[in-house]
Amino acid sequence: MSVDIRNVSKSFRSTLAVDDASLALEEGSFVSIVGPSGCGKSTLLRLVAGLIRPSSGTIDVRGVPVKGPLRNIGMVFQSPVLLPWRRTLDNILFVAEMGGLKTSQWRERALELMQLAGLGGFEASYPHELSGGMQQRASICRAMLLKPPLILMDEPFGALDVITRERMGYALQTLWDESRSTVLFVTHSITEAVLLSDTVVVMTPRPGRIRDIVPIDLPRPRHPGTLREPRFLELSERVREGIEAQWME
Ligand SMILES: Nc1ncnc2c1ncn2[C@@H]1O[C@H](COP(=O)(O)OP(=O)(O)OP(=O)(O)O)[C@@H](O)[C@H]1O
Repeated sequence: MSVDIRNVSKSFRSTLAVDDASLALEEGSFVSIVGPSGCGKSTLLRLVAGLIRPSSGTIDVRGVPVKGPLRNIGMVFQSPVLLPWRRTLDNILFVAEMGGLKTSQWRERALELMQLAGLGGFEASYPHELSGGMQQRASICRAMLLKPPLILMDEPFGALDVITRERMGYALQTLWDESRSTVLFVTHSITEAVLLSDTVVVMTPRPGRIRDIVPIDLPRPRHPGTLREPRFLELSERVREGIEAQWME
């Protein structure tokens, strides 16, 4: 789903959270937003989801202005928010149930996604029997189950350790490759952003402005060796420069 953010600002009383942001997401692309805490990343995501309205500017999704909460999108948050009393497979199928769909028709896809996410064999486990990383993979499977054309992810790996995070990145890449949904992904990690994305957007601290938009031309699929490629290091450096330049202003 293409997304077109044009001159969007958002104020909360006296706080200007997002200032004149413009950004276009091509259909099927993976776009990350990086920036310091409080720079308005989550606000931008909520604006795109239609959960809040911009103070000025416009957001179009597939050419249609966003006027209220978008249906048919996937969302993944920092904590997995799984229902503790439901088994993992049933947690993933929950979105089909909520959408009034027959879960039996989505079961095979749910099992396939679990397999791709490395969760094969855990279909009948309850969330508390899974590690944090596994729970988050389950919540990503849930967000992808109905093949939503747009998925918004707000620091989905923020609560995980660095090693698990990196592995999660590859799992996400595999899942995304299967669905090719448009993804808007918020992260604090430059490495994660460059590794996963087609485009990295660098935001400034409050008021949140878009400082740099960096196209990532690394071949896919990306793998652990990608992190050692000179081009990866060059691109990470460019993103880092965008962030560090703000400290000197
Ligand atoms: N509902 C709200 N009411 C008032 N102020 C808000 C509200 N939501 C966000 N803000 C303010 O807007 C600014 C941006 O917040 P936002 O959560 O978008 O930042 P962020 O970049 O996602 O931060 P973090 O990385 O810490 O999650 C902050 O100063 C925050 O206090």
